[in-house]
Amino acid sequence: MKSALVVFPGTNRERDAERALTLVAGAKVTKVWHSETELPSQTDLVVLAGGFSYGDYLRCGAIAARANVMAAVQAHAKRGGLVLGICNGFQILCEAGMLPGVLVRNAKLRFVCREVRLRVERADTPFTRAYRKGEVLRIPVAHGEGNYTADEETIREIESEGRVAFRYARPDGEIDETDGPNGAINGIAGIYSETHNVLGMMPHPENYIEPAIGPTDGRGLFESLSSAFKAA
Ligand SMILES: NC(=O)CC[C@H](N)C(=O)O
Repeated sequence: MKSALVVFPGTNRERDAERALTLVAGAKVTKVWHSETELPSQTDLVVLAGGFSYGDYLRCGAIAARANVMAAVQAHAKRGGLVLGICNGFQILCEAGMLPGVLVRNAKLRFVCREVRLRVERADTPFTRAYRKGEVLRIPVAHGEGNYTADEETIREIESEGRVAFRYARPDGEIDETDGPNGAINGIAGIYSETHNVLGMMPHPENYIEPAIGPTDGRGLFESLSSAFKAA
């Protein structure tokens, strides 16, 4: 699997993403600077890593969404190519209009850096096939603007189309809307595009992949990508 890892000024999780992609998914990773207008040929997966692109000015991801490289990322997604946006990457995908809705400031107006529980809403996508539906994962978050919201009709649409990827949950799997890290509507932690080839999520699966460091619940996402790619 060939993966393009897009880097903007202020991205800071690209090494973590690269490590997970190579170590767990066995991907060949090429870093792509934001000013590029093309992706490396035969890119299978585009990853937008976490961080503070353009210092989070205006709104997280708003400036990065207008970078040169984003036209190529959009074209890749339109062709059915896989795109994964983690944290700031999710914010960029929303700001670019590739995913609906927006990430606004955390309800308690504080940066939250801690482990959360995530419920896997479906296990039949290229990003989640190594998990079980309803499985509860331990994954860390680190963000100030992770409060997912959208107008009522959009929320109805993404809910009825099965486009919620993960929700903040309690250990027993109950949705954690009030005690969640950021106040996201319906506990939404990640969503898919209409055709499920684009995933944006606030938590960082790339940071929970190595037993020497801690929990490894993030591995499933990278294992899923590698197995989906082999099957294709
Ligand atoms: N870890 C990250 O990607 C940070 C995301 C974003 N800059 C925020 O604080 O909301």
